[in-house]
Amino acid sequence: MATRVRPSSKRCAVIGGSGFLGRHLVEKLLDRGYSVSVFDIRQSYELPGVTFYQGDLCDKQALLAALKDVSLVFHCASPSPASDRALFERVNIQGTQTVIQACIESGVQRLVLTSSASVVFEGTDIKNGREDLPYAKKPIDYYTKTKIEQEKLVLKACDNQKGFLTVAIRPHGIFGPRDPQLVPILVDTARRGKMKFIIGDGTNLVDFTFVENVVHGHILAAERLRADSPICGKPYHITNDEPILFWDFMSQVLVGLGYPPPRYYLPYSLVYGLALLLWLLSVLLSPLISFKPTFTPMRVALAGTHHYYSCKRAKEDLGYTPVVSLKDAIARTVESYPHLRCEA
Ligand SMILES: NC(=O)C1=CN([C@@H]2O[C@H](COP(=O)(O)OP(=O)(O)OC[C@H]3O[C@@H](n4cnc5c(N)ncnc54)[C@H](O)[C@@H]3O)[C@@H](O)[C@H]2O)C=CC1
Ligand SMILES: CC(C)CCC[C@@H](C)[C@H]1CC[C@H]2C3=C(CC[C@]12C)[C@@]1(C)CCC(=O)C[C@@H]1CC3
Repeated sequence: MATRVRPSSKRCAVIGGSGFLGRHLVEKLLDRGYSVSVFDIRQSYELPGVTFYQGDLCDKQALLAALKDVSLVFHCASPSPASDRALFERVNIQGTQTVIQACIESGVQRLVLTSSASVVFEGTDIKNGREDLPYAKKPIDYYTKTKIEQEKLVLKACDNQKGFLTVAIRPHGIFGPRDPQLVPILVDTARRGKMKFIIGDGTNLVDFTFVENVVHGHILAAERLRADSPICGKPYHITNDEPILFWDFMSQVLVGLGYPPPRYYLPYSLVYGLALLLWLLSVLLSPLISFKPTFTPMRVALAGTHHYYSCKRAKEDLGYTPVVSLKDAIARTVESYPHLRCEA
């Protein structure tokens, strides 16, 4: 009788491993002695110890090839934030179903999903939010809508009897070296002279999470995910556990890179209304001209409300504490973008 070889517990795959978070995760896994397969629609680097599989996660056959002899899978792939509804639905919902099926068929035992704390955010204040907050009934965009469905699918698939265990990590506002979003968008906005204004009264607290802390949370979850462990099938907030005033964070990054901080206050409802109007215009005029407003309703909501989350559950169940403080994280991030410094 042929015996099935039990995959090594130090062999893992990172779906979305070419991305910002994915690559940091791959680097830390290698440090910890894992051998890593990266599955991604693009290959963005080469590293000793990493095998790349280029493919679309909606393609089960392509996934099966990458998951051979793998016991642990991290799923941190997602379309870029500017994608349309159809792509979010195809990749985050249908694609995640395919990932689950491929994991089960290949004998993968543990699946760690990168979800988002935004799955409970509806554009209004969240202070010290816990994981038992209900999913947003009115998510702020299609990205968030499909992240909710994705998280539900992964957590529901957790099956102790069948030996397929799942957990979801919900980070918030990830930043750090090589991030293609937060700092580059901020600098671009500053260079176009649009970072002069504080939206609202500037007192809203938000979580920004250094990428190495997010990686740490993922690895702790993976290593604690065992049969009958209390973490099976649950979501965990992972943040820096140091909520900061949104506009202080933006100012520290801007000043660190040599740009002036925003100084003039604008009422939140006025800016939100204008952002909605601009968004509506961009949709109505899209057959004639294409323009992407900087201040989207989603960004204005994120910039003008409180949204910070409790990591108590992660501390208790995963033994999580951030490994890099916000002060050091901001300094290291600023240093890592010499090309984005103000030239004047
Ligand atoms: N950046 C942030 O502030 C936050 C991100 N997240 C989540 O973290 C995860 C990683 O995000 P980032 O690293 O910032 O994004 P990223 O865009 O840098 O990385 C995503 C990766 O997924 C890959 N990908 C996209 N579609 C694919 C497909 N069909 N098949 C295979 N690969 C595909 C991309 O090529 C890319 O390499 C995502 O799930 C995102 O939703 C959650 C909270 C906050
Ligand atoms: C133009 C300025 C008002 C804002 C510039 C900074 C923003 C680009 C970022 C501030 C908060 C960030 C954030 C995300 C993306 C980048 C920001 C909007 C996410 C939407 C990324 C995906 C998630 O899962 C949630 C994040 C919340 C915070």
